[in-house]
Amino acid sequence: MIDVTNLTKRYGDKVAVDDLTFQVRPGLVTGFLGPNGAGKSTTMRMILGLDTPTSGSVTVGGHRYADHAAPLREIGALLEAKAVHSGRTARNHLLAMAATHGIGRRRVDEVIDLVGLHEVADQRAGGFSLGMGQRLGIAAALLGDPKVVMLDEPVNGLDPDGIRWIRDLLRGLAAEGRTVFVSSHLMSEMAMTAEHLIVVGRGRLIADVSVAEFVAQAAQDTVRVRSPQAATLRDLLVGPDVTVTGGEPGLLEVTGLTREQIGDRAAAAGLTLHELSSQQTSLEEAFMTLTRDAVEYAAEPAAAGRTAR
Ligand SMILES: Nc1ncnc2c1ncn2[C@@H]1O[C@H](COP(=O)(O)OP(=O)(O)OP(=O)(O)O)[C@@H](O)[C@H]1O
Repeated sequence: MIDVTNLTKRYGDKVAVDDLTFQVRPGLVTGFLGPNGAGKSTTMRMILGLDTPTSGSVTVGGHRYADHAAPLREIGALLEAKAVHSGRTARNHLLAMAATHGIGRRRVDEVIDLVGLHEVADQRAGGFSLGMGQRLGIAAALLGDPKVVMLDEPVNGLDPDGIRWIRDLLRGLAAEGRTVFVSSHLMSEMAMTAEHLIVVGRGRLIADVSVAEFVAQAAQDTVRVRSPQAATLRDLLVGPDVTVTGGEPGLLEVTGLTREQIGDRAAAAGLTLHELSSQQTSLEEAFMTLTRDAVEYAAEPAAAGRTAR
């Protein structure tokens, strides 16, 4: 269990993490989602005690990271794919880590098998591909057989096989009853891996929601309606469970009513329709809508002749 309470981190004037409160529970994969610069890495560093909160607190298994007698057994983390000492073999890298933390050789062999590195374990880690380096980082995170596993953007730069492998591994770790917390800026990836989501934007909590709930909301069909009498039609359609938005003149986006219901109401009122079509919102679109106001460097409109970043 990870407990984050009113966590805030400021760097000078910049508020990287803004009064965050959430829990990460054992037995499931929790995705930590947010656009670039949302504060995910900063939060993860504070969970590991690598950064000091400006205010608020965070505990892992009920204690601050620094207060654990054997922190590697409590939480294993991979914060960023960083180069391993290039002269060492993967096995020697893990053996050195294990020795520092009083972990036996057998566990080193176990984690090498677990991450599928047995064939290359005696090769220099400096020559590893991104995917192999990622596996080695995960092996190191799992060395202490930790109750909590935390990975920052583990699938970045991996091929589809590597992504599937990480997804299966994370699910397996959660099924063993561990707490699994994994960050990403890709909603579609998290929807396939996680069961719960913590969504942040500009350092603030935007949503603490199950993936099933998020997907159900996103799957709500929108009906696109074009009419020369859009304003009259809008008044006719709006109601307690119906939302009507309009992006451009003559266009309405309606949720909460079916195409048939809209067509029937328009016909009964003698209103002309030029389009009546169902639009399926993708998960990525739903995520972007949710975080739109929180994107740090939103794209300028194309007309202004600028592109995002
Ligand atoms: N050491 C630092 N000094 C100053 N500002 C920082 C520092 N670390 C992070 N920030 C700022 O805090 C904000 C949050 O950064 P953070 O890296 O935590 O976001 P993130 O969600 O992990 O984004 P990304 O996916 O791009 O890594 C950003 O605006 C970043 O520029």
